[in-house]
Amino acid sequence: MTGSFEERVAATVAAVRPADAAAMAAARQRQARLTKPPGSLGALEDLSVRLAGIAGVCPPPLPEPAALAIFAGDHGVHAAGVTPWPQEVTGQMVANFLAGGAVVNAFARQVGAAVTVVDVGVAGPLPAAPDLRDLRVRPGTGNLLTGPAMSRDEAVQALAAGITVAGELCDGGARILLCGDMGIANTTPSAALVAAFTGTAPGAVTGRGTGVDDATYARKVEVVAAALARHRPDPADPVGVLAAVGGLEHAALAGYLLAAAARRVPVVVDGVIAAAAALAAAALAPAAVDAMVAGHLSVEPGAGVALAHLGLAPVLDLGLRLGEGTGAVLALPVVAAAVRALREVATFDSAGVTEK
Ligand SMILES: Cc1cc2ncn([C@H]3O[C@H](COP(=O)(O)O)[C@@H](O)[C@H]3O)c2cc1C
Ligand SMILES: O=C(O)c1cccnc1
Repeated sequence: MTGSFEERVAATVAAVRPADAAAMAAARQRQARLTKPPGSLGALEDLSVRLAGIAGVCPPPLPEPAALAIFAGDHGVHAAGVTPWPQEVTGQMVANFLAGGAVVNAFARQVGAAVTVVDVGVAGPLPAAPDLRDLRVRPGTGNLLTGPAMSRDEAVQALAAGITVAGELCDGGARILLCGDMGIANTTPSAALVAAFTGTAPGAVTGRGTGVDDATYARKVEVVAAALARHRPDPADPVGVLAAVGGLEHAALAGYLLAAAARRVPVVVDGVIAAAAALAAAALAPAAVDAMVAGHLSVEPGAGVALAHLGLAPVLDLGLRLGEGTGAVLALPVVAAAVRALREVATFDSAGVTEK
């Protein structure tokens, strides 16, 4: 690893290129020649075209093997009473991920995705574990209600942590990356990020997270509104927005998304935390969106606002509101099937099937 964190982020941003138009045109043409009525694969056809654009070749490679990184961090805004769950659940769930006992572990086994857990900012001590990637920037953010969540340098360091992890997974052979998060209270900074990057009112992007009651929900909206009023985050300064109202896992996820795009590897976005990070990544490098696949539409309202802003259509809509990468992992077989259609289905000419 060479260069400062800042240089590594700048180099990654500079390496992001838009989707390849020729490969996309070839994929569209090929979809029209496959032995099926044109358009009959609906959204899978668009997905296959996008994947050809990311890879720069038609047909694109199979997205195998798949690797999920779960970025974990804690949040100073927990002190404002925005979630009923104690902060130590973040670290306890990290241990659960490492033991293979969380929902996302079960789903990852179903689809054959490897799971990596990354500590970018858990507040308490974690047991040393060979499978835990320790890239902790600081033990939790500051309370965004009373000051910045972190310094600009810390945001850049967290971005670089995400870049490092994406690079390691791709160098290890991953052909598709999946996003995951763990951080009690993190739907609050997610709402603040979505509001800041899209200019949407706090009430329209704040949700009930783990399932907060009416009083907590009202406080959450007030916290998001007060944070925006205090910091006045400028969407033209994405690092400043992340530092003021984001989280360490959000910044790391943004770096991870940028690095996937820079390497022309597709990356599946999960729920509202990853979608908020995707807004930051897109603000740093607009073409990074071309490498992103929206795995699902989270119940959390900020997720839909963020995906609409990015122009991404979610693959699944299952009423999920968990995070961890569960929605990204579940979307993987659909993404792979879209690629298989382009790679494996016969054309009218090759199969000798008569056209209408
Ligand atoms: C046991 C448990 C497992 C989780 N897995 C993901 N989350 C999700 O819920 C948290 C965000 O919701 P809020 O902002 O309301 O705290 C994050 O940790 C997110 O990953 C979980 C939450 C809990 C309690
Ligand atoms: O959208 C998500 O991923 C989400 C929603 C609620 C709680 N945690 C995560």
